[in-house]
Amino acid sequence: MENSKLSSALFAGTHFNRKRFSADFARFHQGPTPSPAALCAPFPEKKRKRKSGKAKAKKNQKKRAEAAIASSSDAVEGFNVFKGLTAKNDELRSEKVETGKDEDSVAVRRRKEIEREIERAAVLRKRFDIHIAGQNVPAPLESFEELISRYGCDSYLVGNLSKLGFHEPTPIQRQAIPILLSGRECFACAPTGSGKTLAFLFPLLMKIKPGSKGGVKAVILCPTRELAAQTVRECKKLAKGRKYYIKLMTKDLSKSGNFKDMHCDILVSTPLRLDHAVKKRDLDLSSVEYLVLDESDKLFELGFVEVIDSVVEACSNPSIIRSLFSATLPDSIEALARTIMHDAIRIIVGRKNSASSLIKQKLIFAGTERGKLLALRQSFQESLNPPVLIFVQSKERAKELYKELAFDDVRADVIHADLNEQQRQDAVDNLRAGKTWVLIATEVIARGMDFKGVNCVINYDFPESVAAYIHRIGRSGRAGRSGEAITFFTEEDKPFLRNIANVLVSSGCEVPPWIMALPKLKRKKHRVDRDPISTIPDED
Ligand SMILES: Nc1ncnc2c1ncn2[C@@H]1O[C@H](COP(=O)(O)OP(=O)(O)OP(=O)(O)O)[C@@H](O)[C@H]1O
Repeated sequence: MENSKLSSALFAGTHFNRKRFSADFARFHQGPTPSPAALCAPFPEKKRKRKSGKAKAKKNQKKRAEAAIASSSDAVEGFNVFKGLTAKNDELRSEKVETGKDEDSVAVRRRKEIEREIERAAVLRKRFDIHIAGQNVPAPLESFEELISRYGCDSYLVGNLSKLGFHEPTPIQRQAIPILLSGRECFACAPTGSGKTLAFLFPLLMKIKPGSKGGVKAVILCPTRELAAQTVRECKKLAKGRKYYIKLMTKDLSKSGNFKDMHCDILVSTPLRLDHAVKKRDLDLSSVEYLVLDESDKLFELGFVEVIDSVVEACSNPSIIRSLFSATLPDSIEALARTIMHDAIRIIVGRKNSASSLIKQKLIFAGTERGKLLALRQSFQESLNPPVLIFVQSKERAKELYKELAFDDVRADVIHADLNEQQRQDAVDNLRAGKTWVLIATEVIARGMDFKGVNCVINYDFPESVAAYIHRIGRSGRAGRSGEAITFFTEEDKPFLRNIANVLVSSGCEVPPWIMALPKLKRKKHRVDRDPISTIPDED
């Protein structure tokens, strides 16, 4: 997909190029027509006047104060890609235009207050390892209660948070919630299991009036059905006590829904189902005010981009607020997002594209395919600490491994794309309920699925990318709990080993020096044709 097509759709109605359309602008503009240069300048040019010596000294003093404020905000933000002045500083500048004594003292007091606010925000960001890029970024939340005092949130919503046991916002929630509440677009990257779902759901619930009239108000796109279903469940929990219409786009709804009469405040869907409903069932998305792309890098992957583009185009409300969330934000997606979103703020919690620091990661050399099966059995004999998730690279291999483990004394189940929706949901529910100890899975549940208690993730087959690795192992070590991740590798996986090893090192896990001496593979994907999983010896 061309960037231009996507960007044209995302840009629609949000940006007015004053330079290019200066003639049209002039037609609607009262008073003298400004020059194109002036139209593009961040601030209008001020008329210069001759100043007396006293006035000059006063001006210099003000200039020094302004410089001090500007440099202090730049220094504390640290990660400032878009150099610019904060809204607070803009406010200060306009106040400085005042001249009278009283106004001066009011301006000084206000300036001090603003300086304190800037400093407080910077201290909070530093404490929670929040890095932002963008202009006029709202301060992070100190607590959930601030949602009531600062944003007038209904206390029942905050009450729901404490009922769910959420007493403190996580770092991504501290920063993303005020950004979305301020009507700003954002793209956010925060570790797996760090509460991104609540970070985008809560502002929607605060902003949207329950009991929809006039069409769908928010759309959340997820890459898999399981994740979409989970997001609906989370949303309903947060909204308990108010009559929001929160809908999951099921297969039936997508194929035969009567969308004209449908009440829906928040609609959660996979891209294909939503696109189908828009094109074949005339689902109207023109009233959508919020569009969230969860696991955004996955959504932008080849195969999905065209569909995303079409959905984005259908959400034609010019004042729509879009946001992108993921635990991995590759440079290419970030660059694309930066060109297509309007005045968006970037939020990174911790280090970009890194694994959760709560997970103890290990790499194990298993030599061959048969070696992997032996290593798995041995590790189960030594210690099996359920629930355990085992990832393999294809549904065929998932079935093969399931057959092998069926002979062992392990309560195992399997989930892959060949199962129907109910079977997939049952597999997930059984693991959650402790009925199964080990769930063998493909990439289907690698992203976003929240299994709070997963103690260990085993990458039976080496992951095909760094992002896949981060998301797979991120099924453990969630919501502040610790977890373990074991990754088997064979001779065939060695060329890609160093890429994964870097993730271990950056989260403080040990890696043998010989692995770190391997060359880094430039290629982003690694997929190996593997021998079938079987204990029956080959004929040769
Ligand atoms: N403020 C909070 N305090 C305690 N627990 C929380 C808080 N916010 C969310 N959680 C819990 O943390 C867990 C992980 O949250 P969530 O699924 O949103 O993570 P995520 O960042 O989206 O992860 P992933 O990148 O894997 O999708 C959930 O069980 C959720 O209920």
